[in-house]
Formats: sequence, C-alpha cells, structure tokens
Amino acid sequence: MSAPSLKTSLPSQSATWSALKDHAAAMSEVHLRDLFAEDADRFENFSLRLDDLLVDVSKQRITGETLSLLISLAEDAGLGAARQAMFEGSRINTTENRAALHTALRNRSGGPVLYDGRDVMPDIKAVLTRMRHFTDEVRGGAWQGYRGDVITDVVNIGIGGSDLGPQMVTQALTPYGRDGPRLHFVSNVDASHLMETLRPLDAATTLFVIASKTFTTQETMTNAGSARQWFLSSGAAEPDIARHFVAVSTNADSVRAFGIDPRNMFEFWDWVGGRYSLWSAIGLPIALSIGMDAFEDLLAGAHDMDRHFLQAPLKENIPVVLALLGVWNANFLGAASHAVLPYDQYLSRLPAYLQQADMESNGKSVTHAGTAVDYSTGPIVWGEPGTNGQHAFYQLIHQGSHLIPADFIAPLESHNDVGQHHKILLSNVFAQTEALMKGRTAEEAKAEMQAQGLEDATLARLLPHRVFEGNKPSTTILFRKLTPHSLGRLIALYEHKIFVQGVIWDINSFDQWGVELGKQLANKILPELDPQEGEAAAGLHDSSTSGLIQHYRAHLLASGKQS
Ligand SMILES: O=P(O)(O)OC[C@H]1O[C@H](O)[C@H](O)[C@@H](O)[C@@H]1O
Repeated sequence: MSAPSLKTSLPSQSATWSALKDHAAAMSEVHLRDLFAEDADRFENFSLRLDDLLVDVSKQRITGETLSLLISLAEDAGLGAARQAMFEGSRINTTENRAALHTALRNRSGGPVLYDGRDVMPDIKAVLTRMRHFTDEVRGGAWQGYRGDVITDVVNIGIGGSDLGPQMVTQALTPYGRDGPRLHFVSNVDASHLMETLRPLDAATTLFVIASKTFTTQETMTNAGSARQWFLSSGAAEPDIARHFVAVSTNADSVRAFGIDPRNMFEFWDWVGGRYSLWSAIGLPIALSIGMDAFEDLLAGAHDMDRHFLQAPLKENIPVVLALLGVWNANFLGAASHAVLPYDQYLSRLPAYLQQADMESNGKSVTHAGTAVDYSTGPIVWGEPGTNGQHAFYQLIHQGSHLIPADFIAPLESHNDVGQHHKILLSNVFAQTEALMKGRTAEEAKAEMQAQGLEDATLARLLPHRVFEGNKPSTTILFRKLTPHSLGRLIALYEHKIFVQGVIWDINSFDQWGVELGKQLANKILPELDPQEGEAAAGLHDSSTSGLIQHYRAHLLASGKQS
C-alpha cells in the first residue's frame, strides 16, 4: 500500500482545536478537587479496563466534554484510517518510504499481513523458529563454546533500539530468566562499558550478540571489533568465532564482512523501526534469558493490546485516551514534560526505554507535508522508579513552577512477597496521586500547624511554604503482576499512544533525521583528533569546536599518545 495523502492545513487551524482552547480557558479555574466533589462516580466514569489492566484517568484535569472534544480532534486527524494504514503495511514512514509493521511481528491471529502484496508472516515465523531452535540449544547446553563449555553469559552489543528494548525487558522479566544465561548489555562507545562488562567473564563461556539494524552504527561496530579482539586474545582461534558471535541485523553483507557466518545471523526487515524492534530478532537476548515460550507470551501480550487498539471504540480505547490526555496536557494546559514513574524495581529501565520510544518518534517540528508546526509536539519524557523518585525530584512535581503530568505504573502482586513491602509500595502510589490531585489548602495547612502548637508568627511565616496547590494531573496504571504477557501489553500500549499523538500532530513518528547530523560531524572530526594530521581542525569549525579539538590534540602531544 502506498503512503497516505498529505494534509494541507495544521490541526491547530481546526474548529475543534479552537473549541479545545476555549474549553481549556473555561477549565482554568476548575480544581480537580471540585471535579471529584461534583461526581461521586468519577473513578468509575474515568477509568478504563482491559482484562486485569486498569487505567485510572480520573485524576486528569478533564470532564466528559474534554474527552469528547479530544475524540473529535482524533477523528478530524483521520485516526481510524491512519491506524488501519499502519496495521496494513502502508508506507506511513514517508521520508524513508517504509512501512512501520512492528504489529506484524507479534501477529498471533494466524492471518496474513501484506506488504507490497506479499505476506510477511512466513518470514517472521521462520525467524521465530530459528530463534527457538538456537535459544533452546544455548539454554539447554547443546550449544557449546570452543572448549566444549555451556554458555553462561550473553553480551548484547547494540545501541538505541538495539539495546534499550532488550535490556529493559530482560531486566523487567528477571524472575523468568533464572534458568537462562546471565545477560549483559554493552552500548556506549566508551570502552569502560565494554571492559567492565567483560572483566569478570570467561571467553570460553561467553556468547556475543551483535545487534544492529544497519550494522554500520559506529558505537556498535567499534564495541563488536574490540569484543572480537578480547575473545581471540583469550586463546581462541578465528574459526571459534562461529560458536561465540551471532548477529541480529537487516544487513547480511555487512554481517558477513564483519566475519560472522550468515548462518549465525537472525534477520529482520527495514519495515521494523529500531525503537519498535524488540519484537523481532532484536529480542534474541530476551529469548535467551527467559526462553522462547515466555518470549512468545510477551508477543501475545502486545498482540492483545494491538487488538484492543484496533477494535475498541475511541472513548474506551486505552492508548487513544492516553494519547489524547497527553495532547490535552501539552497543547492546552502547557505541560512540556511527562514523567513515567514505575513502582516496580524490575521496571527501572522503562523510563529510559520510553525516552527513545517517545522522544525519537515524536521529537519533530514539521508535519508530513513539511510545514512547520505552531504547537508543541512530543514531550520531554523522564522518570525513575518509585519510591526512590519521591525522595529526589517529586518536590518539583508537587510544588515547583512546571506542570508535570505523570504516569504511576504498578503491579498488584510482587514477585517478592516479603512482609509489608508491597503494601507499603502501593500505599505510596495511591498517596502520591492523591497528594498531587488534592494538594493542601491554606486552611488545612493552618489547622495542621495549629494542632502542632506553632505560634501565630511562625505559622504565618511558614504558611506559604506549606500550602500545596494540588490540581496536578496523573494517570494510574495497575495490573495483576509483571509477567511477559502484561509487559508486552504495557509496551504496546505506549507504542500506540505515541503513534496516535503523531497522527494528531501530523508528524512522522517513524523517522529520526535529528540523530544524523551529530553522527556525520563525529565522523568528520575523528581523523582531525590525530595530532599527525597537521592543523586539520583550524578553519574547519567554529572557534569553540576548533578550540576543543586543539585542546585535545595538545593533550595527546603532551602526554606522548600521538596515535
Ligand atoms: O540498530 P542500529 O542500526 O545499530 O541503530 C541503533 C540506533 O541508532 C540510531 O542512531 C537511531 O537513532 C536509533 O533509532 C537506532 O535504534
């Protein structure tokens, strides 16, 4: 299918956008406390469910009218057709002329998915079968290292989408990975990352997964080359590389050129975006850790969310509603950022994962047609697990000068049912969302200080500091337990949320041209760092960049490390 046609006007020029602006102005004096006071069923009226997943949006600054207007905005944007186009393999990534078919990777329907008239499902299934065979062999001990040992450690070398997804998921599913090899992730080109990871490892029992969609990424190729050297310096010979290096890529030629046998390559395709690729062979480290059955549960969880996203009416559609609330908060209430606060230590990399998923997707300033937008697009995504964040940056969320909508994410059951820990954890989730919503009025703060017996003068001095405005929006996402299935569903929920926002803002969520310039300049500067190259840096750059280059070259000369 070809790309959808380009729009000629901005969404901000629509009548619905104006109506939303008027509505936001009318809502500006309304406090969340009033909305709860007016509607005893607000929780029921503004929470969404899918099986054991509960998404409570009642603490968002919305009314029924807000949601209706936002749904009109989604309809104006042609969300239904756009969603269909993505699932059906249209080339919705218009600047790279590609589809974004990550949903096919987890398609469990048994039906075909056509791309350019060809069903992609047989290729997907073939790779899944190869992944099953390989991971069974490694986990079962049939795959042996060059000295006949079982593999005890797997090092994934990749960056961005070839690192964050597998790393976040592997960590999140630690309880399911106890019978698999230990997983390590090396991404940074800073050699300290690689060397500290390799230091305790034995080359004879270590398997490297070189993960790169393009197989040209500077960091990954540099780390992979050094890992190969480390491996060979352990006493292994060139032919032993076949037992210890596998590749995950779309680029068979470069894999071969690197010296990895294409039989040890797990393929994926250009219609899988890097940040949407954990469902493909990029998920190999996940499958090595938790086993292929559990990996397929992860896919099944994502597929459940895909079906919900495709089928549920817009106002009951969880990714759609979360996307619309993000638009409301960003474009009509002025929020520039969005906090992701998982109350689950296993999900500690979720904020980092969602930073790439969201900010690389929706950090754009022109529409599909190339017109500059006059509204804000993707928010700054950040966060840390609770309760840690409460003792660090929550102060700013409660009393700072920025409006920071937050997602609180928590399972009802812990994998470590010890004492009161989980109840304490959940009591903090509920308390934080309540405090953010309600705040503390001057009367309440005064009464509390009077009860503490503070003198009038002290009370008057402290009062402004002890008042909380409240009215801070949050969403609470609860589910029974963190499992491969519930995690797959949660990730797909965020993927679709990001997609819907891209549709509303009329931006291409699937390219990342902004990353290119820095890469190009780094490649240009690298040879200039060599002091043997004369005065290479002079005149080629601005005075700051040249000055920094010269400073480093002078250091190399002075320290005698010329090359
Ligand atoms: O998988 P690779 O081709 O090595 O790419 C790794 C990453 O690098 C790029 O800079 C992109 O911005 C990311 O979207 C991508 O995930």
